Amino acid sequence: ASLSEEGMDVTVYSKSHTADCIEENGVKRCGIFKEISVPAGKVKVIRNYGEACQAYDYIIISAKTMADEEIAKSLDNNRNIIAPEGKIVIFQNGWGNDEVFLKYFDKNEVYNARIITGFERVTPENSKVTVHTAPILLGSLYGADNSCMEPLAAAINNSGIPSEVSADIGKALWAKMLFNTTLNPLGAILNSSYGELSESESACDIMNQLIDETYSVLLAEHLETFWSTPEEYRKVFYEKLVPDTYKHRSSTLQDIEKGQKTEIDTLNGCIISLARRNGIDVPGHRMIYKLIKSIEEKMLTSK
Ligand SMILES: NC(=O)C1=CN([C@@H]2O[C@H](COP(=O)(O)OP(=O)(O)OC[C@H]3O[C@@H](n4cnc5c(N)ncnc54)[C@H](OP(=O)(O)O)[C@@H]3O)[C@@H](O)[C@H]2O)C=CC1
Ligand SMILES: CC(C)(CO)C(=O)C(=O)O
Repeated sequence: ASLSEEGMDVTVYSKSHTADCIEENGVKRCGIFKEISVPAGKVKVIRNYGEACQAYDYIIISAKTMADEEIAKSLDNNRNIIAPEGKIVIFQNGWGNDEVFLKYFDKNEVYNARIITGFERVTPENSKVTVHTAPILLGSLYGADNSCMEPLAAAINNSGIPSEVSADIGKALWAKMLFNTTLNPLGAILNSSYGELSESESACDIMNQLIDETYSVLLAEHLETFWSTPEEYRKVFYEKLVPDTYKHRSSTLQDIEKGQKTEIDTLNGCIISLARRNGIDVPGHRMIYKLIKSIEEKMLTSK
């Protein structure tokens, strides 16, 4: 809705009922920031990649991370839908999502977005913006020219959601990893909003341990975020990030409530893999990961 409102020619790929809803009703954005309603027909819909009759400047990846392998393969098989200078832009939580796309595409073709704005789909074609704490950032993890991201950031920004290009997208993605891996699974396990977690002393002990462990992995991997110590991060976390998103129930909790698999593998699962390859232990992340996996197993076997 945001991009179409700003004059971009937008096509949505969907294999499900979402396609019918968008064709019939157009797309809408409601919630905080301005409300946008794009009439039926303005946003095109395709149900398979072969139906696309143009080449796109941006291919926005906004499915859950579990779909990435299938999407990357399909894009590779349908390269004609990507313009010669076109870019794949990953709008997902997690770290390492680009690796799946880099099996098929060059480093200068794959960009990342960091989003700390919350969206809920009220109906398949209507998204509600629920929380926001920092601009959507766009950039290359590999030092590729970021100027191609300017029109995309400008369109999102002009649609009312702050957005900018960032030369520090790696640091920004790790800031988001710290946020999601600390709050999301614990919120799902305890059925609590971010704010409720911060009010429990015991939950804070667990979150503080997770933050410490993530920092030990960052150090071992020579990766950086915006705060150089766990203490510095905790200050921003408890004083700014959690208050700004106080009532939010994590996407991990929402996935479990919907009876669907979570993105735990590209969140805490990724931290565990990075820790393992550096020979360090992250017992808090391991425990949290296993608890989410147990919940998923129970949920999927009782279906
Ligand atoms: N929601 C949020 O607040 C935020 C989400 N994110 C990240 O954005 C990503 C998407 O999350 P969210 O929008 O909540 O998820 P939703 O489940 O609402 O939407 C995911 C979309 O992916 C589509 N999809 C599923 N499988 C495929 C596939 N194989 N190929 C193409 N499209 C597919 C679905 O299409 P269909 O409708 O046809 O089933 C659906 O529209 C996640 O990585 C999440 O972490 C990041 C920050 C905030
Ligand atoms: C808080 C939010 C919506 C921020 O983007 C998020 O990342 C999540 O729930 O997983």
